[in-house]
Amino acid sequence: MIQRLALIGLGLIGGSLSLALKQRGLVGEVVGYSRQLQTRLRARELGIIDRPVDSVAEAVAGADVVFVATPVQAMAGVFRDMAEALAPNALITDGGSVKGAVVAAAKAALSTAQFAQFVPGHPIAGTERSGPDAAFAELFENHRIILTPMPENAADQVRRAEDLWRSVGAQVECMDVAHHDHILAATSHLPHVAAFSLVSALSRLEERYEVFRYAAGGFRDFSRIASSDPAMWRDICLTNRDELLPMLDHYLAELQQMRGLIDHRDGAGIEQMFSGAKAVRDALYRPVEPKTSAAEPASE
Ligand SMILES: NC(=O)C1=CN([C@@H]2O[C@H](COP(=O)(O)OP(=O)(O)OC[C@H]3O[C@@H](n4cnc5c(N)ncnc54)[C@H](O)[C@@H]3O)[C@@H](O)[C@H]2O)C=CC1
Ligand SMILES: O=C(O)C(=O)Cc1ccc(O)cc1
Repeated sequence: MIQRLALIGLGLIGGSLSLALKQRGLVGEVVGYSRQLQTRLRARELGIIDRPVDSVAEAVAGADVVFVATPVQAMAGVFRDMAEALAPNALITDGGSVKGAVVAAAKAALSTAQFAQFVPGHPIAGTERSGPDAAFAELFENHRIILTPMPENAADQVRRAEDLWRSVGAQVECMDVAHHDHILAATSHLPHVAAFSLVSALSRLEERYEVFRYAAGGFRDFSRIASSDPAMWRDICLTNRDELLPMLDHYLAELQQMRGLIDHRDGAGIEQMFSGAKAVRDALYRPVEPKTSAAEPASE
């Protein structure tokens, strides 16, 4: 049971964690700070926080758990602002999509003892929506949450962070910080860059109105994440630049190869590349088989 949760950043991720804890009766009071007063008031209206406050320091004072859920580049300032007011045994954790930059920011801003209280985390759950109105209590259920514990962390702080996420239905996995940023560059950051770039490219075509008018479900599926928050994704691209650039080059090489196959009318080559990708995609997301009883074999 958390006595007082300090929530810094009251959008989709922070708001959803608070709603999930509240729904289960696992938190006493939620004190919230977000940059804009309007967001703080809206978060209270939605039941995400009990008490809006005017600063990070006010929010963390007396809190036993501090959760930072701002865009990644805002976190350095948040850590600096909390340093004076943190309780000595508070668990500090975050939900940032990039971990190396966040760990470096925490190390620079916090004392050695405070840095040991910080267990970095990243929920692999989200949507393209943002702000407090996008938050919902079920967001983390049956989703992975990656923790990237550091050698400085005491085992019981890591256990508290694991328990926090398990208590809202998430599956916790631990990973090294650098490995996290490498893998997430591929599975999350590159696809978002690809989606934003595709929509941007099409929007520059002279015939864009017709192009979007006749877009089918495939375009809708592929482009959904281009509705994500631009500032959040700017921060992710800049803070994970070193991992993202090689992934982007790898993808560009694949696109170039595909361009060459089409240019050379290499049907076999095109089909081979598509078949390989289809096999991987099918294996990853197997459709659910319809249930049939032994007495009633499925009709052909
Ligand atoms: N959106 C998603 O699907 C996911 C996002 N994340 C990460 O979680 C974090 C939060 O993302 P969302 O909740 O989606 O964003 P959001 O835009 O919904 O919420 C962010 C909140 O932070 C506030 N904020 C911005 N700068 C601030 C500052 N300097 N001080 C205090 N508050 C500030 C904003 O006003 C807003 O209330 C980000 O680091 C993001 O990378 C992680 C997993 C999924
Ligand atoms: O909307 C989607 O499908 C996402 O991929 C959400 C998301 C965004 C950022 C993350 O760090 C993790 C998950």
